[in-house]
Amino acid sequence: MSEINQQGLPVTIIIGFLGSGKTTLLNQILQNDLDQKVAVLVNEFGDINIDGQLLVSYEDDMVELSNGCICCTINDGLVEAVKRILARKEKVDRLIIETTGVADPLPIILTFIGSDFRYFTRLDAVITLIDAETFTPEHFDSEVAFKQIAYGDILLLNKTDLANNEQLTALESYIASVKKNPRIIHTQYAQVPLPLILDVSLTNTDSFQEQHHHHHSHHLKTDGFMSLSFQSDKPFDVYKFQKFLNEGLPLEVFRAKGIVWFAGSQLRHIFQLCGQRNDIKSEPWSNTPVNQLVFIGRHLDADKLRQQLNNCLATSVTL
Ligand SMILES: Nc1nc2c(ncn2[C@@H]2O[C@H](COP(=O)(O)OP(=O)(O)OP(=O)(O)O)[C@@H](O)[C@H]2O)c(=O)[nH]1
Repeated sequence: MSEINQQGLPVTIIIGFLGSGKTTLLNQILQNDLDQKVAVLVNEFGDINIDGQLLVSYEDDMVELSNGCICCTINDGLVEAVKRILARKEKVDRLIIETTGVADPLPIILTFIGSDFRYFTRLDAVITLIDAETFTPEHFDSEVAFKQIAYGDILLLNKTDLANNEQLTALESYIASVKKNPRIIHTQYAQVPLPLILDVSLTNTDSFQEQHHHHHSHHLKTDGFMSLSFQSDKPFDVYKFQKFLNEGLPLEVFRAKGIVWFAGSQLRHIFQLCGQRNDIKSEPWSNTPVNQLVFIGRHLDADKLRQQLNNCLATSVTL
């Protein structure tokens, strides 16, 4: 084992509800932490890895991807991925895990504390992202959203540009009712000085020892989240897609993201939707154009949504 493994590879877990800014934070870290070799583990709820494609990639960094929800269905996948990272010959300075927006943090934390990983890794901190504009406990009505606050060692109250002072104050009081002495940092686009969140040794591992391995999460069933992935090698008609967003998108969709290809456009469009807000950024394609979208929400009518998306595809007339 390398020197770093004997000391314990520092692990940072990034959690937070759908669309709160986890990938944005990960990109901030990858862009700024240039002297270090960072292993990144991204777990997505949908079948297509969108986040992996949106990460700034550095040749030196290692990105492992997995689908499903690490906290319940593929914990073995998480264990295997961590083992692969620990077994690598090259020096790794830290491991950062980005979980899905619907992940229960506890099983992930226990994976590091309650297994042999505790001899080779050191859980440094659990960072929770909170969307200051849309987060209300009632709105999400989600056990997971509550746990994400409760288990966060550092809470980044993100998107403060979209929230007013009353919202921020109300949110802080709610957080204080869930968690004693919370460590809250206000952020925009998850910009935070890295010394405030990395190598901070904030996770109190002793407090988790009793909960050990027998914890089993039913959160997906409880919370009723589901995802729908859509992929097509035909482009969308931009007007049809816009109409779908304005008039056809079911309210049950909380979050959508993806790579979008519009007929007549030479650009790759990055589509992001959080609650009622959506935006599309454009950049050149680096691979063959394709449409890849993931929709996450509650009680979605998958067949209907898929049909709506198929209806947005450009026909030979509009191509
Ligand atoms: N206005 C505003 N937008 C933000 C901020 N932080 C992130 N965003 C945007 O919010 C959207 C979602 O951000 P992500 O970082 O992808 O969120 P996430 O938590 O990784 O999302 P999931 O993995 O789907 O749960 C993107 O369009 C971001 O650009 C912020 O502080 N202000």
